[in-house]
Amino acid sequence: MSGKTGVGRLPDCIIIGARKAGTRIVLAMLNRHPKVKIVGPELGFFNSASTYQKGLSWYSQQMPNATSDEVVIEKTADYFQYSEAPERIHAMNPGIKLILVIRDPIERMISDYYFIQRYASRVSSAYHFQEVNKTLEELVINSTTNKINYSYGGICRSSYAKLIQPWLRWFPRKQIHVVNGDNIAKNNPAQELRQAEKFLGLRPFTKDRHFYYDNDKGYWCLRGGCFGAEKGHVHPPLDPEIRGRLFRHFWRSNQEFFALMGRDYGW
Ligand SMILES: Nc1ncnc2c1ncn2[C@@H]1O[C@H](COP(=O)(O)OS(=O)(=O)O)[C@@H](OP(=O)(O)O)[C@H]1O
Repeated sequence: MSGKTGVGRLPDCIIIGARKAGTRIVLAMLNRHPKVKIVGPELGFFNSASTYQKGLSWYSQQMPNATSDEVVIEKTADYFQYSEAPERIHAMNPGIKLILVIRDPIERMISDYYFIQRYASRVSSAYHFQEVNKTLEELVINSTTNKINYSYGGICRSSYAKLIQPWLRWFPRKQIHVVNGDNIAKNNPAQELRQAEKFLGLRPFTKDRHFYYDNDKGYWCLRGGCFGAEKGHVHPPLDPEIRGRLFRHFWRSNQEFFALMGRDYGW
C-alpha cells in the first residue's frame, strides 16, 4: 500500500489482463472489499504512446481518492500483450503488485473474436478491421497452407507463455498473482478472491455467501448485481476439428506457462 493519501497517489496494484479472461468481474469482486478503491474505466496508459505521453502526473490524477491504508487498483486488460508495458510499469513502481487473470486460451480466443465482431466499429486498429467479416475458423486456419495462422491476433493474445516473458524480465514471479478466470466464472469465485486478498495484503473479507450461481447467465455472479448483456455471452460452437487442432497448438505454450508460473491450470 502506498504511503500517500488522496488523489495523486499511484496504484498499488494493476490488473494487466488477459483481455476477455474475466478481468472486469475480478475487479468488481475485489471492489467489494472495504479497503479497495478502483479506477472504473480502463485508462490504457502503459499501452498507448499518446496516453503514456501525458505522463505520470496525468495518470495519478485518474486515481480515486484513497487513504494510505487502502489498496488502489487499476485494470487495463490489454497491458498483458503490450511488451513495453512491464518496463513502463516497473519505471513507475518496481514494487507494484500485478494481477493476471487467465482462462482456457481457446475459450479466451473465442470470446475475443466475438467481442471484435460486436464492437468492430469502435476498435480502430487495422488488424481488427481485417478480422471483421471473417469467420473464426477462417482466421484460425491459414487457407493457403492449411496450418494454424500464428499471426491471428486472437491466437497471439492466448499465447500466455510468450506474453508473460517480458513481465518476468521486469518483475519477480511472486509479484505477479495469477487468478484463474475459469474458476471465477464457473466454479469457486470466493476461493480465488480470498487468494487475491491475501496477495494484496488485505484482511480476509470474501465469503461464499457473497456469490450466487446465475442459471440464466451460466456464471457465478456477485450477490446484488450480475453483469448485464455486455458480459457473459453464449458463443456459437467452434468446429470440433479446429478445436482439436487449436488444443494441440496451444499445448506446448500452455505447458511452458504452467512451468513458469508453477501451477497447472489443466488446459
Ligand atoms: N459473472 C460473469 N458475468 C459475465 N461474464 C463473466 C462472468 N465471469 C466471467 N465472465 C467472463 O468474462 C469475460 C469478459 O472478460 P473481461 O472482463 O476480461 O473482458 S475485457 O477484456 O475487459 O473486455 C466474458 O466474456 P464474454 O462471454 O465473451 O462476454 C465472460 O466469459
